[in-house]
Amino acid sequence: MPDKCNITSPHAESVVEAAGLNQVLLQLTVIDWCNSDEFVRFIDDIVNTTITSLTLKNVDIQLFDDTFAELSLLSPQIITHVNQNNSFDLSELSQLHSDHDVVRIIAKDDFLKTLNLVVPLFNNNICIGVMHFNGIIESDEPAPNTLSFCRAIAALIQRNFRLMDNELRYGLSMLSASQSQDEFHRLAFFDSLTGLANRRLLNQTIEAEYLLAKNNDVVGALLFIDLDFFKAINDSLGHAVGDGILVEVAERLKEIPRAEDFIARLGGDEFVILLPGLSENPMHAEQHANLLAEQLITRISEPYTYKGQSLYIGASIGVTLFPSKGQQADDLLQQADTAMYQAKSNGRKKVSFFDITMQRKADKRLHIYNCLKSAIAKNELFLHYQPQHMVQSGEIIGVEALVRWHLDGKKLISPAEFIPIAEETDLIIDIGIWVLQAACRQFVEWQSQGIEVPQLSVNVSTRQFHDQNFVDSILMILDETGMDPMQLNLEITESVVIEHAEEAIRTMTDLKNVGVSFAIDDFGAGYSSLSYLKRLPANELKIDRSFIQNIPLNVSDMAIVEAVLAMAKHMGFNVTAEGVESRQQLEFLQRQECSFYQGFYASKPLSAEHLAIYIKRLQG
Ligand SMILES: Nc1nc2c(ncn2[C@@H]2O[C@@H]3COP(=O)(O)O[C@H]4[C@@H](O)[C@H](n5cnc6c(=O)[nH]c(N)nc65)O[C@@H]4COP(=O)(O)O[C@H]3[C@H]2O)c(=O)[nH]1
Repeated sequence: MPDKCNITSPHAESVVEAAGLNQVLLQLTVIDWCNSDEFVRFIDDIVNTTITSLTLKNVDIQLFDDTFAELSLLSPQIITHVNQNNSFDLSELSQLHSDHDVVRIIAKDDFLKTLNLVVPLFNNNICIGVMHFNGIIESDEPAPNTLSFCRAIAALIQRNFRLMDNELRYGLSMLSASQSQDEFHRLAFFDSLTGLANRRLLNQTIEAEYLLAKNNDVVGALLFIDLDFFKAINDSLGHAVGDGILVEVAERLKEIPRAEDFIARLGGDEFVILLPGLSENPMHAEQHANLLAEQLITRISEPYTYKGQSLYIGASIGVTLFPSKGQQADDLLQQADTAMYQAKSNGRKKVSFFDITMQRKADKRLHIYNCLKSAIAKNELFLHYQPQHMVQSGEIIGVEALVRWHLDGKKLISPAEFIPIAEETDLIIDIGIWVLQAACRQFVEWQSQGIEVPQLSVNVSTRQFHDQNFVDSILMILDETGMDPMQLNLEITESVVIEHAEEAIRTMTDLKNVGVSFAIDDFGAGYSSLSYLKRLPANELKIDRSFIQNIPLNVSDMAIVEAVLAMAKHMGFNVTAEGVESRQQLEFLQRQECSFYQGFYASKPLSAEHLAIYIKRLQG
């Protein structure tokens, strides 16, 4: 990948001037014109930001369809957007919604020299289009700064669209039209990192193979492979190491299947293998696919060497067989993905075959997701609060806010079920903000009623924590509600830190500086990396309920709790034991000098009104 230059907009302008450019033809070649509002907005953003960033005198645009074929005639709808000077009002781009809208607006002047910068555009690691910058160079000689100009544009796009390093790759070329087509073909059908087929080519292949399998009465399989623990390596050791591992995984995948099997990378750490014509007998086909999947997991799990150090990842594989009743070719990826999700929930490094119960679960998840989306809009979520106490004295030290929701207006559904669904999308950010606002407002309201609650704890999900507006949104909520930051405690899980350690520490420090404190939730249930732990600006560990619930029957759980308490004491953390349900459990914690506890033994989570009564009763 070429060097990246970190330049600012004014610098970009001077580079543009120095390159002797005053006119730029911007060509967008769209591979998957998804016809969605989101996609149109994405393109719109690119165009508008490019224009404002570069302050060019003249910008024209060409929008191609995905074949580079003969450009079709302008549709009347488009022509109305072209003014007399043959230039195109880019703000009108958002008007183009149709699959086959192909726009070609030709600048009036003949070009003397054209500088062609090809910028493939990646969104979530999927190449969704190619952007060409054609700078028209008016002098005879291309200016020496043209290279800087191209890099400046690439850097601008990268920065302005907040693409991750590995999501934007750019090439610089003075390509002839035919070379451009080759380049385009490569970008359109193959993954630029691993050289494997991309999603587009995979979709075409699935369709063809599905038809063949149906016509010839043979059974094939589609394997959806998702790497385990890849993200942690990518984030901690950097994208270059991550990319190296992906290339190596691609090589290992190539070793195993038969010549006729088809391997693709979907983007990120997701790969697919299509195994056509395994057998006429579905059971044999299933056995074969299972064997191959197991072999793949073993091979992928072998160590990767980086600077003399061994790195380990794994893989979870979901499989679907085809053809089957009621199935269409374009169901395959979704089915195998659903099965992969199941394999992950079964504990990683597992193979799982798609079946109809899985489909039902997936449908239920989708139903929950859709209902949840409208529940937020309709303000149907509400909060309960669970008291937290000192282990020794029983004094109240705070409350934990826990979100509640009645699915379909009836059944109360556990946040343990709907929060993970919300976490898969940005929905969790809306929920998180709502919870924080509502909880802080309630806390201040209690104070105004003379109900003294020392501290408010609020759960923050991983995705919410890593949202770029997270710190600002907390500060805004504190300001808006009048909540004292010293009384706000945010509960995060270890995965927040493991996946993006440096960034997480920075975010926590920013908030700690204004008085907000942190607790590490579900401690012991995840990775429990002590090296991260000692660097965290957190005050408290919460021992996961699973270690408390079997006390005093389970001796090893008791030993774990003792060890965590000893370690926490040594490292200066307070400890809250979660899920205390019995007197014996509380007495054990008293003997072990645990600081705080919460659980049904003291109280279940309560509505705001009941919590007020609970506290009044305690305070006599
Ligand atoms: N069996 C038993 N359970 C006990 C006992 N004491 C407390 N619990 C339950 O344990 C969970 C404690 O919350 P958590 O570990 O943060 O675990 C929470 C948290 O991870 C998540 N969650 C809840 N509310 C929110 C929220 O507002 N935002 C986010 N991001 N996550 C939330 O959902 C999880 C489950 O929440 P809940 O269903 O409310 O379940 C709560 C609580 O009702 C006990 O003695 N016995």
